[in-house]
Amino acid sequence: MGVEAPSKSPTPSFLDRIQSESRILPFVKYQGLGNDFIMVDNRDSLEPKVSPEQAIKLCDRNFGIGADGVIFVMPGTDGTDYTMRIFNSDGSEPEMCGNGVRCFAHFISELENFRGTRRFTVHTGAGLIIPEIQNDGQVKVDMGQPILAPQDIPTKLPANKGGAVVKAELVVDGVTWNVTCVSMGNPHCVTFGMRSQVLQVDELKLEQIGPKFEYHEMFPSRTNTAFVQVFSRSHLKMRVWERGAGATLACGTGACAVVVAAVLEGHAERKCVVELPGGPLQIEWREEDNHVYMTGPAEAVFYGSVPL
Ligand SMILES: N[C@H](CCC[C@H](N)C(=O)O)C(=O)O
Repeated sequence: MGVEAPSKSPTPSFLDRIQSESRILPFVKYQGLGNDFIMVDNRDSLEPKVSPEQAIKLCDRNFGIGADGVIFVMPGTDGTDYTMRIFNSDGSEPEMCGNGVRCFAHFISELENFRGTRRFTVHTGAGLIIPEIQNDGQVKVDMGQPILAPQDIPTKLPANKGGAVVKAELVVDGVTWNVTCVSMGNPHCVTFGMRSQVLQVDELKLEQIGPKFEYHEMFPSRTNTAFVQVFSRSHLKMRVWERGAGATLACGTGACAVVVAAVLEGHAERKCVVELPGGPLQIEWREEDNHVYMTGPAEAVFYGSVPL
């Protein structure tokens, strides 16, 4: 005797109920050297599908998905292929994200089923950014020109070398640091140490010192801060305390700012490997066009959907 088929249709599962009763946001989690992002397909609108308040919850590593930020792939602006917007894990919106734009390039290729090398024009808060997927899957990004005028960083520190802030003194919690300020569309304070002391970056207590730089009165829009050790004229090691995200494993715009600062302070050549806790980035501040180029990886980690 066969097993009786169920007499009534199965009751809707909890998943069916979630899908029908609330908005479900599909996402892909990506990371670039451990700097990780929730990637959202927002190609149908220039209005982010997630609010800054929702981004804070989604980025929480215990109560949410967990990430350093949320990145939106949006329709192009002024003739670009796409627009990128990003919310930091504290809900603030920065102008640009270097590791994020590498993830952005791979995410687009997935969405559009592109294969092989591919170059995109992306409108961002830092202007036109051009990521290109290489044959080996690494992404090379034209990050544009560094911005050095104090008022454009922005910083209240006065220019002291060729219209830039180079190896200037900044007192943080009673300690005098030497800093160089560079914007890659977003503000960066770069330090190689204090007046007399060379930095051992692995010994820094970032959680203590990072916020004191981030919220320093000399940075009206707050700042990202890079702490750098020079191994050679083409090999730098850095740790970073990011504006709006805290200590991260890597910062792409920060690595670009570090090479610019290292050249301005005379520590390095224009082409360097920048070693971050999450891995290395190849950075070049090209003399011919004054653009900074960054090359590094980006990988999908997992796929999911979340009720909003
Ligand atoms: N926290 C940064 C944005 C992300 C930058 C970083 N993750 C990168 O890879 O460039 C800011 O508020 O300027």
